[in-house]
Amino acid sequence: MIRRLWESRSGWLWLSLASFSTLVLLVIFEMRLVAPEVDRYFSQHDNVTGHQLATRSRVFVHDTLEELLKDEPSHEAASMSLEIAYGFLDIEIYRDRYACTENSLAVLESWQSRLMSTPSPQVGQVTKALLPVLECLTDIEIGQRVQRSVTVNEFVDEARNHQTLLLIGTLIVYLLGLVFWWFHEKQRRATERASRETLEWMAKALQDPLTGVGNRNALHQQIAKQPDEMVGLLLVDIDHFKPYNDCFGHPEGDRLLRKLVGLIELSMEGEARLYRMGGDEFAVLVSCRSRAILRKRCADLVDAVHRQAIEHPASPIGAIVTLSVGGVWFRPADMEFEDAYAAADAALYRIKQAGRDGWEVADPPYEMATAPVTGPSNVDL
Ligand SMILES: Nc1nc2c(ncn2[C@@H]2O[C@H](COP(=O)(O)OP(=O)(O)OP(=O)(O)O)[C@@H](O)[C@H]2O)c(=O)[nH]1
Repeated sequence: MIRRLWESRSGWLWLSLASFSTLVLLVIFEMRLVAPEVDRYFSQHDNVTGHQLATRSRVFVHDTLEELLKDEPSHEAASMSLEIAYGFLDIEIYRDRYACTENSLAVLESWQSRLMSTPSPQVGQVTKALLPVLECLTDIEIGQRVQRSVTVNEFVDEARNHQTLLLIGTLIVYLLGLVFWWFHEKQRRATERASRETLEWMAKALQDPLTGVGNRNALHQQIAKQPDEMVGLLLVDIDHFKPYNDCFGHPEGDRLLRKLVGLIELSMEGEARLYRMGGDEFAVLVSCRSRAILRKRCADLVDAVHRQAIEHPASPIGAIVTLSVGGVWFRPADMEFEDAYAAADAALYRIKQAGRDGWEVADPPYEMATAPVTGPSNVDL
């Protein structure tokens, strides 16, 4: 499972997002459901099972006694107070929890009617009858207060436990989210590194390490990318490079190869791509609208190297480094690359045979590299 997650590109990301979403849901759950429940719980307890109803009932029993103690008491008002006191005491919870409730209700009921029917009842008699009711109401008040604090304590404990669990749960989910995110980040970086390395490796596989230009494979790839474009392909070879190496040494030969790359790029005004085909031979690929333009590019290149006058005392054709260039102008979609290459190579061959230090762009029908040498080294533009 872990292995499958590691291999999947976005598995850890989804797990991380799921964790953070769970956190949001927890918060919403707490705010929307648990908090209103708490409010409702306390308000219910205050209104119904609290001590206020017993207190009110006791106030009305007191009112009855006060009324009866007046010089001219109203039996009707006293009876009504008892009726109201009865109403406040007649609560199911009181009946269930306090044994004195039933008796007290019976006393209130009986005196309510006796006050209306008896012309002048003895106040002492009424007081004596109502005293146990008052005691009962006081017991209920105290009992309900105690009950309420017990309930509140229980609730506080419950709430604290709930909060602790919630806190632990939240922390766990949060940490899990972070861990998943960390895995995702690690995986993303590993993937990025692997892709970068692959790209670097691929670039290296297409590059000549000495000069930094592309190699033969890179040339093939580039040709395949522009099948419909008219291009010029030039094969450039240093004349008598072997004696140059022999004269100055291999490292100096390397320097000349690198220098030549810079010179070719400059001469092509940055519009050409360079490839090293091996040894002292380079291929130049340049977009070209006509054969005449390609010819001019060849002439410019050979001249540019002349102008540099790079010392080559061992060259049998002069004291400076010179180039031989063979070219072909073609559209990759119309001509096989191998044929175009062979035509350019044949042109180069002809230049070499004609004494080097020159250029030729092949004209169709193309002759291949093995063809006999024809014409002068520098043809007209
Ligand atoms: N310095 C250096 N020399 C190289 C490198 N690769 C090949 N060479 C040398 O390049 C020389 C190429 O010589 P040849 O192909 O015989 O041609 P050339 O002497 O240039 O004669 P022509 O091309 O006929 O004018 C050989 O002596 C190789 O050793 C390289 O990477 N660095």
